[in-house]
Amino acid sequence: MIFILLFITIVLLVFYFKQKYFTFHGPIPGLSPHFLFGNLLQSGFFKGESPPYILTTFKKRFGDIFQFWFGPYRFIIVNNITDVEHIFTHRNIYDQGDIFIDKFSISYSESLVSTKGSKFKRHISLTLPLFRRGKIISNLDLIIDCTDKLLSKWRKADPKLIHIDIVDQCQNLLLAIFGFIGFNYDLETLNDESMSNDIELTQALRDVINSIMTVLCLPRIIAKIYVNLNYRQRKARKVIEQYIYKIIEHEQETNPELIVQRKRTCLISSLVGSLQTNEKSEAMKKEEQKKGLSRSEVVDEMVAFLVAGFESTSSVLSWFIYLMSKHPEVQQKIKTELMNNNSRQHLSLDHLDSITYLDCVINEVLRFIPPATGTIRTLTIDDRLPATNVQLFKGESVMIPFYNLAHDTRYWSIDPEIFYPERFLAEDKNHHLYALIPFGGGHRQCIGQDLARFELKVITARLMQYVTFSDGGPQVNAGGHSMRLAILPKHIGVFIDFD
Ligand code: HEM
Repeated sequence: MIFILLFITIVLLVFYFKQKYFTFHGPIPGLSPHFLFGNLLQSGFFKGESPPYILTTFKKRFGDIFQFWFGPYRFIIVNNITDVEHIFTHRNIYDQGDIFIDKFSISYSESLVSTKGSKFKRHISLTLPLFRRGKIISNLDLIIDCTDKLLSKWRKADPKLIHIDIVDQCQNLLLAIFGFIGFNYDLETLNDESMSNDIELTQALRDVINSIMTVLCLPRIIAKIYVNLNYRQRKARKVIEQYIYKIIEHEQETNPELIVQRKRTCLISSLVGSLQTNEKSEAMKKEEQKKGLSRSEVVDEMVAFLVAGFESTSSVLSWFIYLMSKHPEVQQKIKTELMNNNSRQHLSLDHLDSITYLDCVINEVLRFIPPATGTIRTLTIDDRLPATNVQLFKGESVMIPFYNLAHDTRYWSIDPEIFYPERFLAEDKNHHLYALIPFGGGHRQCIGQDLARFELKVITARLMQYVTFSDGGPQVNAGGHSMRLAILPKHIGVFIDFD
């Protein structure tokens, strides 16, 4: 009897969830979703197709607007640039995607990515001002020193070696830099003189990041069980938190007057300086009246910044190295511009500002393969999109696919499938603002974009002063997409020759 009741309950539940979450309803085109898997099986996601490829294929099939079920989550994918502009410029209608709140809150519920409204304002006011260009350019020498450490490792390696661990090397470099800039702390990810990349913190962060993709595809309850029971995840979180506690301790040992001084220039001073003195009484207040951050908010914010601070930027740097190995003519042009007058001059801010071709190359890398697949906004009220005239409803989520916009022939004069940095000096100089949005748009756009652009320019300029990357052969240097939080080159193998 119990079994029959259980069976009926399960059937009813499946029926209910199928009707509610996995039933196709028009008029927006798309593929009817499978139970639990949505469109992931049909799109080849489980066979390793990358999201940019999948969304391009769907766009070719269904046009400017279509539905896509990312597992149990339904998104309306918006490819028309006028609609995209409308979404990013109407923050009162299109707020942070619910999936970010829902999913990131499983592990790190108190970071700004998973907040909205007044709570978001409280968090962002403590972090955003620290990442404006004016605040970060003082880190020029620090970034050069870290890059020189990597160069010195490469110098010691056998010149005939094909470097197949470029992604790991770039991650260690960007983590070290972010440790100093964001936390005033040496994370020691570059200190190992050997070529080994077996660094505890980098590995733990990779494990956490890998789980984010899994968590995004699973229903919340299953995702929660996965995160809490998975041994590797628990171990990774423990390692990261140990680092975070050491960083906080290190900051608290600093002279309090210095912390006050640095509050307006350094992330860790701003976060630690904002720690609430009486958490219990702050917790009782209404959100609008709260001041500062609780200890768990500071910890979650630090983990989120640690991840955001290295993952995407190191992905762009890896793509840069891969693309340089495939385009020696571009590499030569950067070197010619860089070496004008004096071949090994110290990189100054003025010198960096004067090398504009490198800006075009960085923009082209960001366009050719934007590290993030896209971003998501959830409607707070019903709305109609201006170009496609599609009616959207409160609670629905739209996704803006960065790759599709950056590769849409309607928005680029020179063939967008070609890697061609010169486009930004010629016909595509005045491209539509929303055709190239690797950092997102509107009120939730990336707060680290000035830092990322600055880091990328300094690092690539320094590398180009000393080394040439060349193709390690079709097998090891085959490219392809490896999907984590950012899109990374799957097969990268390059020779590194000192000039
Ligand atoms: C090339 C490097 C980077 C890329 C391509 C990138 C891309 C993005 C994108 C697409 C978003 C979502 C924006 C939106 O929804 O409109 C985002 C958000 C964010 N990024 Fe970055 N990012 C990069 C580097 C960084 C760095 C270095 C930091 C650290 C300071 C950072 C911190 C953040 C934070 C905190 C958010 C969440 C903002 C919010 O929720 O309002 N990012 N990033």
